[in-house]
Amino acid sequence: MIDLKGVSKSYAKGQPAVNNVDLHVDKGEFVFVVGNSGSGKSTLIKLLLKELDPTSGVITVNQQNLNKLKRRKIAKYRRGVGVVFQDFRLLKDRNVYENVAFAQRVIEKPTRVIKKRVPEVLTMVGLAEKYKSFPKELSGGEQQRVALARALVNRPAILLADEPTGNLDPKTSFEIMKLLEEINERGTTVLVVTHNREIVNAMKKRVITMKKGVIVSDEQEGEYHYAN
Ligand SMILES: Nc1ncnc2c1ncn2[C@@H]1O[C@H](COP(=O)(O)OP(=O)(O)OP(=O)(O)O)[C@@H](O)[C@H]1O
Repeated sequence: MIDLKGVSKSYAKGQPAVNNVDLHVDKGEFVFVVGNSGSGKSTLIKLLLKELDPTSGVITVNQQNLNKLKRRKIAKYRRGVGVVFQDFRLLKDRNVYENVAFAQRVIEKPTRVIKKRVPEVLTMVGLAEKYKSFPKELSGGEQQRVALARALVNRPAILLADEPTGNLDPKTSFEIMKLLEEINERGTTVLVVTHNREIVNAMKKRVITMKKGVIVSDEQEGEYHYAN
């Protein structure tokens, strides 16, 4: 599902942000990526979204070698990967329904499909009743649920989450992580970058620890290690 072989990314001279990383994530896995600030986690996510190209190495996602992906196919590729960020990134002038529907409109799904699928996915994230609300009328946790619904509406095989609970209180953070777990149990491969030690230790998932661009540990049912 996700495969990195000898992947490095340097922004400038000096230490690469990602340094000769080998990583394999199977279909259906749930993986946390942890590590100190500056250890290369966001760079890894950007490489997986082909927002950046590696300086060397091969990245394969969904059987596609990203190095070989043609420029005109990049947008289509990204639509097959769900993504959520710390800051939600919702359209402020659109309501919940429209924020989620938008992801289907850009790929020209017929209205009848959108009318069925959007309420379905809003129900999945527990927001069916708030479909008319605007982002500013929602709590942080609710906004992240909308972002998740938008990421999932086109049924991606993979969901990438970069600090999805970074702006949320502990209780809401747990709820969002439980939702990510549910999404994973329905078959989506989930990769979560986080600093949330409590959650990582509670959830007993695979934990990959990065330090200075290198994977320093990779454990099933792992814990949050401080890799100083
Ligand atoms: N656009 C850029 N130009 C130059 N250097 C960059 C750029 N983006 C990141 N870096 C550097 O690459 C390294 C890894 O950064 P990255 O953002 O991937 O770390 P991170 O683990 O996601 O950190 P955080 O937990 O703070 O988000 C850091 O040394 C950072 O300064």
